[in-house]
Amino acid sequence: MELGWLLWGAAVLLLLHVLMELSPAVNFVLRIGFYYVLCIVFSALTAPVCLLVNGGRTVKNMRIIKTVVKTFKYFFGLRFEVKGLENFEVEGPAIIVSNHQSILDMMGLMEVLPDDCVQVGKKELMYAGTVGLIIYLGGVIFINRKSTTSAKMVMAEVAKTMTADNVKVWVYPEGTRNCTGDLLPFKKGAFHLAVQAQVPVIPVVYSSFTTFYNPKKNLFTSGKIKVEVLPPIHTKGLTSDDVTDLTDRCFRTMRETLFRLSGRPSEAKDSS
Ligand SMILES: CCCCCC/C=C\CCCCCCCCCC(=O)SCCNC(=O)CCNC(=O)[C@H](O)C(C)(C)COP(=O)(O)OP(=O)(O)OC[C@H]1O[C@@H](n2cnc3c(N)ncnc32)[C@H](O)[C@@H]1OP(=O)(O)O
Ligand SMILES: CCCCCCCC/C=C\CCCCCCCC(=O)OC[C@@H](O)COP(=O)(O)O
Repeated sequence: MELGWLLWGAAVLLLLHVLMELSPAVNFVLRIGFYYVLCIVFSALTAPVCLLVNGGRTVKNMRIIKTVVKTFKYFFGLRFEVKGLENFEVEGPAIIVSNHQSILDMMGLMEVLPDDCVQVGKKELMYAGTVGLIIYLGGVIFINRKSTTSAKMVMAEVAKTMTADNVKVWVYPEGTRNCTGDLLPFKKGAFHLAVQAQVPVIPVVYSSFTTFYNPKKNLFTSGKIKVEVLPPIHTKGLTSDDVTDLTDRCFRTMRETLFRLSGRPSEAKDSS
């Protein structure tokens, strides 16, 4: 009886392997599907641990979540090469801004995430089943992207509390996923937040995924991601009039870094 099941299991695995070899679409769907399954299952297993250890919604849960998510890269053959972690060592709170290419970014996020750092996320994520629960327990700040007024109110509240609670806030200033190998124009919320709280902005750049991940081409292989934490940009003394300049400066620096890390030096020259 057991041998029968074993043979069936082996046959299914063999079939999947052959299908993956033959069809890039099957390979892509299975690998991305596996990522979803990992996220859903490990969120369900990690949520009770977070509740038992820390009792509820708190940024301290991010340490537990980080430990779990950092193991995911081994399943997909992803390697991260991180530089500049010392740039996170600023005194007190800060706004961290980074490029956002895919849902796979959660692995890259956890690779470098400093302690006591919450992310800003779209409120729809709260309803993503067990993943929503774990994101809620981790203290993620939810914003409604369909209402500028309410998003701005939440961000203004964060500006007040981040100093009191001494937390860093991670924002994806492109506001959505973008896997083109370039940056979308930055939204200004993160920079308003930094100026309102008078805290530094720390840019983090991940090299382009396009060589190993492209949903349009059903591409998802193993790969190496270079990550660079850039020096903090200070905002002491800046006012709301300086937000546009601050945003542009940060955008230019991050775009140049993105092209350098992704081996596209010629385009960096075009980015004026
Ligand atoms: C254990 C296993 C687990 C496995 C799975 C889980 C893994 C990990 C779990 C934890 C990690 C979870 C992390 C989740 C990350 C999720 C990422 C996302 O969801 S990204 C999408 C959401 N984020 C953003 O959108 C952030 C960037 N957006 C902004 O900053 C925007 O500006 C805004 C959202 C604040 C407002 O956007 P919008 O309505 O589009 O309006 P704008 O055009 O941007 O602004 C209009 C004008 O208002 C000005 N403005 C903006 N903010 C402010 C402010 N705070 N104060 C004053 N004024 C503000 C802005 O400058 C515009 O004016 P203008 O004159 O045009 O300059
Ligand atoms: C009861 C409902 C069940 C729903 C189940 C859904 C399960 C989803 C499961 C796994 C997904 C793993 C994703 C990990 C978190 C990813 C965060 C993320 O990258 O969000 C995207 C957001 O930044 C930008 O969104 P858009 O590009 O604007 O869109």
